[in-house]
Amino acid sequence: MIIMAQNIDLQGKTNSPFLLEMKNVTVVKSGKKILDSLSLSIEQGEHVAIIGPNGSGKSSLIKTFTKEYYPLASADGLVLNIMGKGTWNVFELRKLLGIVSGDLQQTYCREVSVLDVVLSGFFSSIGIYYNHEVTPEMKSRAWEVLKFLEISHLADRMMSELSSGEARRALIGRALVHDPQALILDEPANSLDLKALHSFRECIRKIAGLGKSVILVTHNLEDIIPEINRVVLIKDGKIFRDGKKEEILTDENLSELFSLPVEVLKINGYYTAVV
Ligand SMILES: Nc1ncnc2c1ncn2[C@@H]1O[C@H](COP(=O)(O)OP(=O)(O)OP(=O)(O)O)[C@@H](O)[C@H]1O
Repeated sequence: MIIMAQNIDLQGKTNSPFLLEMKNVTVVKSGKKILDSLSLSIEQGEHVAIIGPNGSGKSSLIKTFTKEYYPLASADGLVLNIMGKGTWNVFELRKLLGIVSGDLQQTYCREVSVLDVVLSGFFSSIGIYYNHEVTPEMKSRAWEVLKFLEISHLADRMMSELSSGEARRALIGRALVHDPQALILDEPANSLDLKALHSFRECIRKIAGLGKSVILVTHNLEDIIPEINRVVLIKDGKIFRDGKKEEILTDENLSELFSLPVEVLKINGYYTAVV
């Protein structure tokens, strides 16, 4: 089944071959450089894993991408283009970038039905309110997404009652409902048990097969689905390594990244790190 947005205006879509172009991006918070002259380009449709230890700057990189954090001007020439454009209405931008993070899941631990969670993606809101005009096209699209994610049976359930895996899927539905150019997953598999992890990965693989970029931010190699073939390692706010998965995920690189001896194993197309 191919999911397509129905007559929904996606302002600002461009034809740039690049999803993201960053050059000389430095972000300072509380007087500390949390991204340090970082340069990174990601093409439309490319699947990338961004890996780094706690505090290395992964989430800050995503927040800069989604215009939550702003970089400093650079003498070497700052570039921060998203889908070919430097200036964005952040609400439009966030609809084109489907974002699923642990922070978002925290905000949804309350009485909102799964259907409303998915519909709220049209309004970039947390739930549906009286001022939101939900059209029949939006409802039909929301049901299409629920079906695609195999969670139609959860439509009337409250988020507060769901397991972590089910809630994560509902949030993916919220991200997908607007037919985004990319799905950005920040630590998506945290707190999932083995079965939930397996079905979550299968779900992301299905989305990767739709031709949308999947950008996965994690410190767990196990989260890297086989469709991701580029890995970016980030350390101390800088790009430490960037390249083909097989060339980047080595004992040497991972040991240096995490500052301890690490052995990388590959099993059935997935990677794991042993310390
Ligand atoms: N708004 C902020 N104010 C102050 N410091 C910040 C802010 N945002 C991030 N930082 C700091 O920047 C550094 C990088 O944080 P970031 O959340 O990007 O790391 P991360 O790689 O995503 O870590 P984790 O894997 O633990 O989520 C950390 O030292 C963090 O404390």
